[in-house]
Amino acid sequence: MKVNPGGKTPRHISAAEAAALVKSGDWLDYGVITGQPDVFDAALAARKDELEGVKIRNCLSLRPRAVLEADPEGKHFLWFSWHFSGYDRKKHDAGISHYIPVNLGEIPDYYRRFNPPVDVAIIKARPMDENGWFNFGGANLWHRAVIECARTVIIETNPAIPHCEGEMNGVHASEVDFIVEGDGQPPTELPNSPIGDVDRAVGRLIANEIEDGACLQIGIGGMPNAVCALLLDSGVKDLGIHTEMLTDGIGELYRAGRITGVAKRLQPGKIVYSFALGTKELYRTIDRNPDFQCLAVENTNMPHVIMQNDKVVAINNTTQMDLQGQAASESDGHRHISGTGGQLQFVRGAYASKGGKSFICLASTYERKGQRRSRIVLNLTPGNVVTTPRSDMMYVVTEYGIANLKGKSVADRAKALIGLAHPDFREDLERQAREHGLLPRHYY
Ligand SMILES: CC(=O)SCCNC(=O)CCNC(=O)[C@H](O)C(C)(C)COP(=O)(O)OP(=O)(O)OC[C@H]1O[C@@H](n2cnc3c(N)ncnc32)[C@H](O)[C@@H]1OP(=O)(O)O
Ligand SMILES: CCCC(=O)O
Repeated sequence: MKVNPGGKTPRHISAAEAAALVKSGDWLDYGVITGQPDVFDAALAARKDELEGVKIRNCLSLRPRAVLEADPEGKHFLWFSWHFSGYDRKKHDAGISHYIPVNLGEIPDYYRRFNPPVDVAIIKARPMDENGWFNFGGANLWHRAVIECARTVIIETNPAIPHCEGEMNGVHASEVDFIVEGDGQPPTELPNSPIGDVDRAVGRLIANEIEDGACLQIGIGGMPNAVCALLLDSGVKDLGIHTEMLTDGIGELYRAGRITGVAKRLQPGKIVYSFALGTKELYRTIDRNPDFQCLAVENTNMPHVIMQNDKVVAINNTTQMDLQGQAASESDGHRHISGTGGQLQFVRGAYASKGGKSFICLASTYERKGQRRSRIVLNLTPGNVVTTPRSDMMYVVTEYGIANLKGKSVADRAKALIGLAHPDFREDLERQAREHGLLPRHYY
């Protein structure tokens, strides 16, 4: 790593002293995902009655956040998130968490280009090493860009997070103002939901499309991760990984020897990711393992970077798709669910890669109030946000099949998507498509 001297000499302070640096109206950036501070968060929550209008940027809360629990009406703290977890979603339902729409890979540029106020950045990292570096563990993301903008930088140390290799995956002491000792809790684990029949059917269809030497991106959610399990059963080999999120499924493929990265043009032989989120098995696998490179998110998610590998395969999940092929992956009407994340950037990067493919997968139905509904619909739920537009859509996969929408007319798309819907809904969808002129009277 290059040292970027900031001329600072960090001082050890208590969490209460760190929280006392915050003033009403300040903008704070919390470290994100496994970089989220805990003892600082608790100390700041304890000061709530002295503070007003403290704005905190965060992403994918993995544990309850003390500032939100202490302030259920949002009178003291405003919470802004780049991507919602289930916890953030509940706080949004309660009116105290706000989503910032973004393509995740653009976040470092956002800080560097617009230089937003960052009064205090507080990031969890490993204790300082003998060369003065605090390693970010498995969460590089946009931490360095935040530090470049921050007036005050605080590191909350935690020796329990894995030491992860990767260019600039850390901060040097000369850039840090204060060090707070953390609570030593192990990084939060994300349990894997059991793989159901629908996941298996979708996974099998996608796995059939993956050739030896393909370079994979696995998106967030149960279904993309299930594809890894199916790949374990297939004979595919010499896979490469260039992804945003490192999942347990990728860890298993690595341990089974299916990933060699020999065909990659960018960082051949290396598994490239921006954050790791899974079980302790995954955290053990990446700890001090040079095969894994944790990079800033612009180096994983920007389409012009993604396309530099050949045969990129991007696998992402959606919640609803209309008959034009627009995917709404992040909301349920006006209710925000998750975020754009890296979905659109990986769809575009994969298409631009030589021999690349993108897959948007979905179960054909879901349950709501005891009723089974189709995820493939004539019109998106009013208020629903389009994550991947129809012009970008390539392969769509449900448990009923797979269709490549590239080059297809509106009528051909509608026809193909009706074929991927659950049989119980196909007749109705076809009637609606005809009524609204998506399917013409002749030829179809
Ligand atoms: C990480 C990378 O490498 S970058 C690219 C990946 N990122 C993306 O694709 C971003 C968009 N995608 C996503 O956020 C996720 O894949 C999702 C939300 C589509 C699926 O994630 P999962 O964790 O498998 O979703 P899950 O089934 O738990 O549902 C999440 C929520 O959405 C709701 N939901 C799911 N499907 C629907 C639907 N069709 N209609 C309405 N709500 C729905 C669920 O009820 C749940 O909300 P709740 O917790 O309040 O009950
Ligand atoms: C934290 C972001 C996950 C995603 O890209 O969807």
